[in-house]
Amino acid sequence: MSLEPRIIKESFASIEPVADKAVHYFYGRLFAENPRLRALFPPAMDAQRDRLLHALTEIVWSLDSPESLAGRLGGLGRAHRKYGVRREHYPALGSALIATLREFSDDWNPETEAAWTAAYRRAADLMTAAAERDGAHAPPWWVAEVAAHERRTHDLAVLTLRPDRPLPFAAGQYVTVQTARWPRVWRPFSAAGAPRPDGLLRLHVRAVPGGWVSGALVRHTRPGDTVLLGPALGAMALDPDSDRDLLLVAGGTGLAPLKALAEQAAADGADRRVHLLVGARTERDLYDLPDLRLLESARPGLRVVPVVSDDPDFQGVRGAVPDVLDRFDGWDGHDVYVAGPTPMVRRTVQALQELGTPLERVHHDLLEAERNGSAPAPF
Ligand SMILES: NC(=O)C1=CN([C@@H]2O[C@H](COP(=O)(O)OP(=O)(O)OC[C@H]3O[C@@H](n4cnc5c(N)ncnc54)[C@H](O)[C@@H]3O)[C@@H](O)[C@H]2O)C=CC1
Repeated sequence: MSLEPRIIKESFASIEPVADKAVHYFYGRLFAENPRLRALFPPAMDAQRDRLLHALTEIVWSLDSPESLAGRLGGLGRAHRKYGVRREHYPALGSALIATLREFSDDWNPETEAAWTAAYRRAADLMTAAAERDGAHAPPWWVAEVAAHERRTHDLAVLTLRPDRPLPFAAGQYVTVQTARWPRVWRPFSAAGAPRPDGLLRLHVRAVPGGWVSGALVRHTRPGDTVLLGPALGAMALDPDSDRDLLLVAGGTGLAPLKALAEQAAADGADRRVHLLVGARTERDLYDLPDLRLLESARPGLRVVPVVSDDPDFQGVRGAVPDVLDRFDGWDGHDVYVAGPTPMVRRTVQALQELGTPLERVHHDLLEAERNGSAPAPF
């Protein structure tokens, strides 16, 4: 049966106003009918519910573009290996999903049910196929030893991790992390550097208020501890066909993937000029500046520009990053990458558009980051 994006989108839209209730119902039903599946999920389900909704929304809205849908579902399938999700779990998830939609959607009828059943089957097939392909050459997760733990500010640490076997990734991608303190809770962190011959991986972690994993990583982790890492995900990589100059715009720990891209551009050896704007609230929040200055001195094409928003005494560029972009020569000939807090990314993209940068040259992870709060999670 062919997919029916219109029917699916209409019925999904009718659920949006009661989405919270629907997601509670879904998990209630799933666990009542399949108590053993509860063990795959974290003890507290709040973040999980949001992620299910984001994932479903994203899938439904990309039904018209089969290629990006297949890529997204393939990524989700791979990411679900670390939760212990297997092919035989999918029918139970599908039946709870259809029952939920039947319960909450307006005008549910046999045609709607058939459209959703076909779409779910297709999605499950794509996810399991990707997971099984991945299983032929990669583990579901990696054990990594904390090789170094540097507290850079009161709430921020840079962790250096040594995976037990090579963990392939591209500069700009993120991995998910689980700590011993919070079993089955995974959170995403971008690799803060290009891949290295020694296989070490760096993460920039800010302990966000109420953040279980980030708090554990910043405050309760020491060298010698181990964490689990999921496979690398994300599509914010350098365009292999471009040799345009680069503008990298970072806010806070959004610096991590952009530092990776700056290193990658240098390693690629192309003669590209790279501007890295490093947004922070205060001078003290420029937590990686010494490392960035070292990188800058080793790479003649790289210029690092700190931009501080909340400190009137700062001696360099002052302001919110999106507001200072017009103080430089034009960016229209550049490939642009942006990472940081969601409002900062949105405003930066808008400011660049107003300055004439074509949108297709502006890359960011916003949808992915919002879905994940972030990592892909079991349904
Ligand atoms: N791949 C990615 O896209 C990554 C994204 N992140 C995200 O980056 C964020 C970093 O957070 P923090 O380090 O706490 O950043 P922060 O709150 O310290 O802010 C950093 C910078 O963003 C600017 N900013 C904040 N809100 C703004 C707004 N509404 N408009 C314009 N500029 C604004 C600040 O002025 C400052 O320059 C997190 O939300 C994290 O999830 C982190 C790593 C990777």
